[in-house]
Amino acid sequence: MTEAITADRLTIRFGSFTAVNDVSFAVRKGEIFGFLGPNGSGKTTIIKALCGLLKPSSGGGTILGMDVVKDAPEIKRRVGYMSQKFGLYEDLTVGENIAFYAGVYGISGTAAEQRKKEVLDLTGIEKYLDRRAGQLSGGWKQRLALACAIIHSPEVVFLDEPTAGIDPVARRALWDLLFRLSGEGVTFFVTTHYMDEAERCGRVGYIYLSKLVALGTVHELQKLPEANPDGTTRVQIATDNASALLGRLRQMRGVREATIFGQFIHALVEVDKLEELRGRLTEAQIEPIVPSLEDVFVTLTYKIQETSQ
Ligand SMILES: Nc1ncnc2c1ncn2[C@@H]1O[C@H](COP(=O)(O)OP(=O)(O)OP(=O)(O)O)[C@@H](O)[C@H]1O
Repeated sequence: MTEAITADRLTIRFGSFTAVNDVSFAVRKGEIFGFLGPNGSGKTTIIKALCGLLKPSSGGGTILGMDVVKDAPEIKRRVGYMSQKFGLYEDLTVGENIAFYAGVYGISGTAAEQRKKEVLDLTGIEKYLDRRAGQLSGGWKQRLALACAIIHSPEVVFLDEPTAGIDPVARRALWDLLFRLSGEGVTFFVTTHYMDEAERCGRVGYIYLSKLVALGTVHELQKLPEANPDGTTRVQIATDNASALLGRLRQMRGVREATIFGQFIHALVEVDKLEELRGRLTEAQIEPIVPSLEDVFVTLTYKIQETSQ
């Protein structure tokens, strides 16, 4: 069995509201799978169902071959889950938090000491061992939360927006850690709103309005026909003042989307209007580009909104 996580037509309803609608996917062992989608699209609810914390209304899933409903108690023991709220005890020290989670997973004595040392080494948090969790910075709290989530050496780890609100250096440190663990065979399911993080993942799923609307490698998603509508081309526009040009550009015929990326504008333009655009923007350099992941998701979202109107 090479699949660590599967969802099979997973559907979760809260009363008459469908939070997760017929979602299917599979994550291979050792993969880092990125999961994206707007707020409220159903990401956390899927994680909870896969961790055995929430019973699906229909459909189901597996973790390491175990059924998420029938084997929920075993799954809870075997997976690591770092929720958005981290689940740390702010009044306890770093060492006490780790010891507490070791106890929760039934690890004691020399095994607990050994494992504690390993996660301290791995996360580099040993220097704060005696500091209360509540007094750590966001980046260190997040590393402590990860240490607690993996204290029982889980083969599958769910991380729900693990890097929200932390600085780029701390984010990179966390990703280095994930790559290291994935190299050792640990499977990660990571939700994020950061496109650069999604691009680090082996494969990415995009959920919108409770449905999985795209799934694949970044390269595959960039080539999706839905993200590259017939008769359009994606261009990068270099100009001295991108902000000033953006408003004008959005009014021009044949420009379907335009947004600023650093010093450039990315635009989705109708092919037969491209020459006209070049003629009107003589001061700008216009070059064809492949869509960024953000371009892909924005275009997909617009398309779904259009077709559901
Ligand atoms: N226990 C619950 N009862 C009722 N509705 C719920 C419950 N849990 C979640 N929801 C709703 O289900 C939807 C999906 O929520 P979920 O937390 O899974 O979204 P998300 O994609 O993780 O969002 P975010 O990016 O903001 O974390 C939301 O509309 C939420 O309000």
